Amino acid sequence: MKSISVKAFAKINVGLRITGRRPDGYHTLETVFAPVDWYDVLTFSPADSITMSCSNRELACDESNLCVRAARALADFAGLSHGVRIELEKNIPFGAGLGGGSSDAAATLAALNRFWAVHAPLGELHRLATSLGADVPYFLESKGLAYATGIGEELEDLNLSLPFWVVTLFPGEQISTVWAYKNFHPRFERDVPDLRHALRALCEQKDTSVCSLLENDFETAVFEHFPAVGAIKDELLDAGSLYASLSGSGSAVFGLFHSEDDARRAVGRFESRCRCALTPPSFTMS
Ligand SMILES: C[C@@](CO)(OP(=O)(O)O)[C@H](O)COP(=O)(O)OP(=O)(O)OC[C@H]1O[C@@H](n2ccc(N)nc2=O)[C@H](O)[C@@H]1O
Ligand SMILES: Nc1ncnc2c1ncn2[C@@H]1O[C@H](COP(=O)(O)OP(=O)(O)O)[C@@H](O)[C@H]1O
Repeated sequence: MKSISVKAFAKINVGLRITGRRPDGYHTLETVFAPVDWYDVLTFSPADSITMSCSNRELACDESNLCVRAARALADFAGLSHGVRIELEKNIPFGAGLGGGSSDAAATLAALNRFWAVHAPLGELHRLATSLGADVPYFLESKGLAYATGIGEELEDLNLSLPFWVVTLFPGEQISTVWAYKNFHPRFERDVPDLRHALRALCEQKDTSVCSLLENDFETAVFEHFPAVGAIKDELLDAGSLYASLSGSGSAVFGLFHSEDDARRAVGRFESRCRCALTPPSFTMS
C-alpha cells in the first residue's frame, strides 16, 4: 500500500463563552470555530506497528501524542492489530489555542479509517474523536465556520465564511488548556443573543457593530497572567484590525482586517517577533 499525506489545519475561536461546568469537571461553552491557513502535514505509511516521528523535537512522539492515541483508539475500536508509520511535519504552534493537536488527531482518525479500510460509521468516529479531545470532532466534521455547544463537540455548520483577512499571531507563550479552564473568571449567567446571530450579521452584512458580542471568556485571566499576550492584541487593534481576540485558551491572538494591504502590513510589523499566518477571506479547509 502506498503512503498518504494529508493537511491538518488550525482553528481560531470567533467568540467563546463558557456557559457552565458539568459534574465531570468539563465546561459547557458556546463558540464559533473558524479554520485558518496554518497547517501540519501528516504522512501515513505501511508498518508492522504504530510508530511516529515529528519534525519538532519538543513534541513527544510516544503514546501521549494525539496522533498515536488516535491511531490506537481506531485500532482498538476495529479490533485490528495493524501498524502504521506516522510522520508529522509540525508547523502549528502548540499550547496556542489553535487546536493543532486536536486537528492532528482528527486527521489521523480520518486517514486511518481509509488506510486500514475500517470504514467506521460517522457516529462511531464522532465518539472516538470526542474521547480524544473536545475540539477533535470539529476538525473531523467541518471545513468552515461551525457553531459549537456542549463541551465543543455539538456542532452546527453555519454555511458562512469570514469575509475578512485574518492575521494569526503566536506570541510564544505556551498556555495549558487545563490551566485556562482552572483560572478563567466565570460569567455563566448572561442574557445575550447567541453567537450565530452575531456571525450571520458579521459575515453576511459585514456589520462590525456585533463584534462587541464576540468576547472570549479566557482573555481576562490570560492577559492578567501573560500581559505580553494582551499587549499583542492591543497592537493588532492599533495596526487597523476591525476586531482582535485571543483564540481559545491562547496564547495565539488573531485580528480581522478589511484590506489585504493592512493585513500584510500587520504581518510585516509582527513577523520578526511572532510566528504569523495570513488567511484570505472565505477560507475553508481543503
Ligand atoms: C479551549 C478550547 C476552545 O476551543 O480550545 P484550545 O484553546 O485548547 O485550543 C477547547 O475547549 C479545548 O478543547 P481540547 O483542547 O480538545 O480539550 P480536551 O483535550 O478535551 O481537554 C483538556 C482539559 O481542558 C478542560 N476542558 C476542555 C474542554 C471543555 N469544554 N471543558 C474543559 O473543562 C478539561 O480540564 C480537560 O481535561
Ligand atoms: N500532535 C500533537 N500536536 C500538538 N500537541 C500535542 C500533540 N499530541 C499531544 N500534544 C500535547 O497537547 C498539548 C496541546 O496542544 P495543542 O492542541 O496544539 O494546543 P491547544 O490545546 O492550545 O490548541 C501540547 O502542549 C502537547 O503536550
